[in-house]
Order: sequence, then C-alpha cells, then structure tokens
Amino acid sequence: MENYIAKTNLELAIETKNLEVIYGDHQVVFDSSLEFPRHKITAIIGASGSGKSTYLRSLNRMHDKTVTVNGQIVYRGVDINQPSVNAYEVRKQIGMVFQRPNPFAKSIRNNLVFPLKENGITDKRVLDERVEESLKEAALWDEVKDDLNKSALELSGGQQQRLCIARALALRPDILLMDEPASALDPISTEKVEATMRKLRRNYTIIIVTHNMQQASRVSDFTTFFHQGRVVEFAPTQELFQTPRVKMTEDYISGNFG
Ligand SMILES: Nc1ncnc2c1ncn2[C@@H]1O[C@H](COP(=O)(O)OP(=O)(O)OP(=O)(O)O)[C@@H](O)[C@H]1O
Repeated sequence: MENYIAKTNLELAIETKNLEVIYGDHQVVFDSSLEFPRHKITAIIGASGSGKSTYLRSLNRMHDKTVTVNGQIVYRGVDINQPSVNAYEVRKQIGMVFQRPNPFAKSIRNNLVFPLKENGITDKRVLDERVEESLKEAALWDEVKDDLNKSALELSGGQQQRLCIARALALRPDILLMDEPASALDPISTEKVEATMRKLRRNYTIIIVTHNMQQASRVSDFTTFFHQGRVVEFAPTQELFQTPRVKMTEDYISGNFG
C-alpha cells in the first residue's frame, strides 16, 4: 500500500512522522505520518484491529517499555518519543479518557483533587477552583455541585465518563485523547459527552478513536481512516464522508467493508 502522508496547513497541536508500533514481533502501526490541527477535533476511524488504539496510546507515551515505538512524535517542536523525554511529564500535557469510565472509588471531589495533589497542588483555594472549573468544563457541575462528597461510583455511567473527562482536564492538559469515550454509554449520555467535546474544542485539541461513523461526522472537524495499521486518508470530516479519496474508505464508511 502507498505511504499516505496526512498534512494540513493549519497550526498543529501534535504530529507523528513515520510512526511504527511493535508488540514483541507483531507490528501493528506502520510508517504513520499524521498532523493534528490545534483546537480541532480529529476522529480516527477504521475496522477493529486496525491499530487505532495502539496509535492513540503512543501519542502520550502510554505504552510500557516492552512495546517498541519508532519514528517521531513532535509536540511543541520536540520529539517526545525520545527516551530522554519523561513520559510522565508528557501525560500531564496530553491527557487520556478511556472507553469505560474509570473513576476512583472515592468522592467526586477527591477524584479531581487526588491527581492534582500528586502534581504538587495543595492550596485548598486553588484545588476548589480547579474542581469547579473542570466540572463546569465537563458539563457536570450543575448535576453534582450540591454533593461533591458523594461517591463517584454512585453516578450514572454518563456522569462517570464526564467526571473522567473533568479529571483529565483538572491537570490543564493541552491535548485530550479519547478512546471510544461514548461506546459504553446510552444515547442520552452519549449526546452529553459529544456536546461537551464540541465545547472543549475552544480550549483543547481533541483526538478521538471511534467506531461510530455518525459520531465521527457529528463531532469531528477532521477524520483519518486507518487500515491494517496504516493511515489511508485524512481530510475535513464532511469532505472525507462525502468524497473519500479512495474506494477503501468509501467502502468502510458505507458499511461494505469486508
Ligand atoms: N498489548 C498488546 N500486546 C500485543 N498485541 C496487542 C496489544 N494491544 C493490541 N494488540 C494487537 O494490536 C492490533 C491492533 O489493536 P488495536 O486495539 O490497536 O486496534 P483498534 O483498531 O483500536 O481495534 P478496536 O477498534 O477493536 O479497539 C490487534 O491485532 C491487537 O490484538
């Protein structure tokens, strides 16, 4: 397959150059060069097993040392895939929200305060401000403000996912990676998470992996299609859905992918 290089003229938040990810001797991502525009939502779509999550996790250095990641991940002019770059510091700037909401078994407030304290923020006034701001950004504040000491596990699935978004935002990251953030949610919760994402785009760059074509077309500004660990195309979402560059993308988005 040709090596497609996804480029845009917009200001970039992060880009990968010739990225490869290999589990043991099983290569999953091949020669992937992609640019992610700043303050936009980019959806990564593709069949199950095409390497979407593996690629996403490489962007904030989530893979452990047993996984080989070759190529460059350029963030603010620095290749953050170099061993000298501290992965923990990368994850402060580039947060992750997972498919299944995973709040800590603590109060709503402590879900947000705990990671902040771990990052050296201890002033109560600052902590209270961050809690309120991030819950507002994640569109959860009005639903929980009267009882922040309630256990996070008593929240609905959709509320738990918005709490996990708030927890990622509390650290004031620059980029938010979301791996199928609504696939475990009912339609009403999905709508709330999508509406939250659209608002967040004002201040954050969002990269979302999704299986859901409607979701990609509803929320994202740009879409990239992965096939067998390679970037097949990248375009503004409406363009990609209306006039895909190659037949493989057309087949996938119309459900004819065999
Ligand atoms: N930790 C791992 N160790 C070994 N192989 C893995 C690991 N994680 C994923 N894989 C393999 O990598 C390939 C790509 O998986 P990945 O989850 O990245 O694809 P995906 O496109 O996100 O799929 P899905 O949409 O089903 O989540 C699969 O063959 C999978 O079995």
